[in-house]
Amino acid sequence: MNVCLAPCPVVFDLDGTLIDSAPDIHATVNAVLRLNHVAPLTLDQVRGFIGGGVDLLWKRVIAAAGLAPEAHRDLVASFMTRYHDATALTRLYPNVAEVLGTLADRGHPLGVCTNKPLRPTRALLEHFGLTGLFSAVIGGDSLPQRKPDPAPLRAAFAALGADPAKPLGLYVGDSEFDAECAQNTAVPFLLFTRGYRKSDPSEMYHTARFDDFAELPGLIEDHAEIARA
Ligand SMILES: O=C(O)COP(=O)(O)O
Ligand SMILES: [Mg+2]
Repeated sequence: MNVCLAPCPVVFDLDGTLIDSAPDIHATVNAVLRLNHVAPLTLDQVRGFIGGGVDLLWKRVIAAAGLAPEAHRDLVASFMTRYHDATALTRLYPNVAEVLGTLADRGHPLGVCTNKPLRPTRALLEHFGLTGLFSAVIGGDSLPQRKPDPAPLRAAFAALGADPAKPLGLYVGDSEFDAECAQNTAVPFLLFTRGYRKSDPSEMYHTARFDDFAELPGLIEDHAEIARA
């Protein structure tokens, strides 16, 4: 096993990785649809639309609900007024809080790089008492680019003090957007398989995969050297 001498930065995706937020996103989408006298979508449908941020979510909702594409801007605006309060149905995945504490205690600089907008991201981190653990939080509206573009992930590592001329650290995520972003950024990717991916893991770029956060500290130790090499 490789020993992580200088603890490497570790950046996490949020939706479908640290938190199961699909029930809140689903409820918030349906609240907006209800206001517009449109029939609700199922949880499975909405879960399948998560990963690319709010604009893409609503493009997919509009297509599934048979709404006019011109309604996009107003629907997104209506959704955003409710989104930052959408915490009641969201849960941390098992062992997430304990493992983040372990990694922080070991000295890993920790960050979040999500396509979720910054305001609901910060509300959820606060809701779960995680705000103080993360020294860098990049949301879907922090930069003009979103994942899978490498810019947000590069920005997260830069905010953690990573030297852009050297290997940056490790990225942990659940979706095709994350895998492609990690590949575009040339960082090792640890794939959480219980999130919102649609592809078979064998078809996704990843360095290692796990289905329980209890496995993560060991995986990070195993891969620390390639994150630093
Ligand atoms: O809000 C989304 O669509 C995706 O968010 P994520 O990047 O944290 O998975
Ligand atoms: Mg995700």
